[in-house]
Amino acid sequence: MQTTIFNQQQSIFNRFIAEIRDTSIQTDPMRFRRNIERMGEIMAYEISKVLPHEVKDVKTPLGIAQENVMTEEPVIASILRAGLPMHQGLLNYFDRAENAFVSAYRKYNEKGDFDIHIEYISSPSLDDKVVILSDPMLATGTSIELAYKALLVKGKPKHVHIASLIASEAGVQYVQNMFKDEPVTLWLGAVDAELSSKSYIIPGIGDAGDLAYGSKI
Ligand SMILES: O=P(O)(O)OC[C@H]1O[C@H](OP(=O)(O)OP(=O)(O)O)[C@H](O)[C@@H]1O
Ligand SMILES: O=c1cc[nH]c(=O)[nH]1
Ligand SMILES: [Mg+2]
Repeated sequence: MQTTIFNQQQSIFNRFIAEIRDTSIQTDPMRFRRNIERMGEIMAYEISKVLPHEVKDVKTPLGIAQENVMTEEPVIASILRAGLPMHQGLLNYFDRAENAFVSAYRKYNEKGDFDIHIEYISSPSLDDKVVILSDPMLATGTSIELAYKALLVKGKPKHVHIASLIASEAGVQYVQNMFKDEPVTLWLGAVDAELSSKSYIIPGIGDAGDLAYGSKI
C-alpha cells in the first residue's frame, strides 16, 4: 500500500507536528486546532497531486490559458470529534468537496477496557467516489476500520485516501493489513513506536479531542 510519512522529509509541516506535541504549546487550544487545520491543508495539497487532472482552456480577459486542473472533487469524510479541525483544513483547499461525518468514541467500562461506539453518520453517496477519510489520530486503527465499514452503507468508493497526523506503528500495520486488497493510500504525518496499555500513542500528543475541545464527562 502506498504510504507517505510527511515528517520523514524537511518542511514547515514538521513545525506544526512539533507544536501539537509540545505540552507548553498545547495550553493554547486555538493554536492546537489551527495547527491541525494547517496540516490538513498541507495534506490536501499533497493528495491533490495524485487526483485526476485534465488540461482545460480558461478564458482570461486577454486570451485563452491552458491549465492542468483537477477534474473531480473528493468526498472528505471525518471522524468526530477530533477530526473536525483537520476536516476544515482539507475543505479549505478542496473547497467544492462533498462532506461526510461519522462519530466514533471510546466508551470505557469499569475495568478500563473500551469499545468504540459509532452512533452518527451523515454522508452523500460514496459510490465510485474518491474519499479522503480523515482523523488526526490512528492508534489501534479500530476507529478508522469501524468508520470505513459504517460509511460503506453509503456506497463503495473507487479510492480511499486515509489521512492521519499521528499514527502508531501497530495501527499502521493494522490498517495496511485490513486494506491490503483495496484501492487505499495512506497519508501520515508521523509514525510513533508505541501504544500505551490504554491504547494511547507514545510519545503521541495525548487526547486530540480533549486538546481541541476540552475534556468530556
Ligand atoms: O485508532 P483508535 O485506537 O481507534 O484511536 C483513534 C481515535 O481516538 C480518538 O478519538 P476519541 O475516541 O478520543 O474521540 P474524540 O475525538 O471525541 O476525543 C481519535 O480522534 C481517533 O478517532
Ligand atoms: O493517543 C491517542 C489515541 C487515541 N486518541 C487520541 O486522541 N490519542
Ligand atoms: Mg478523544
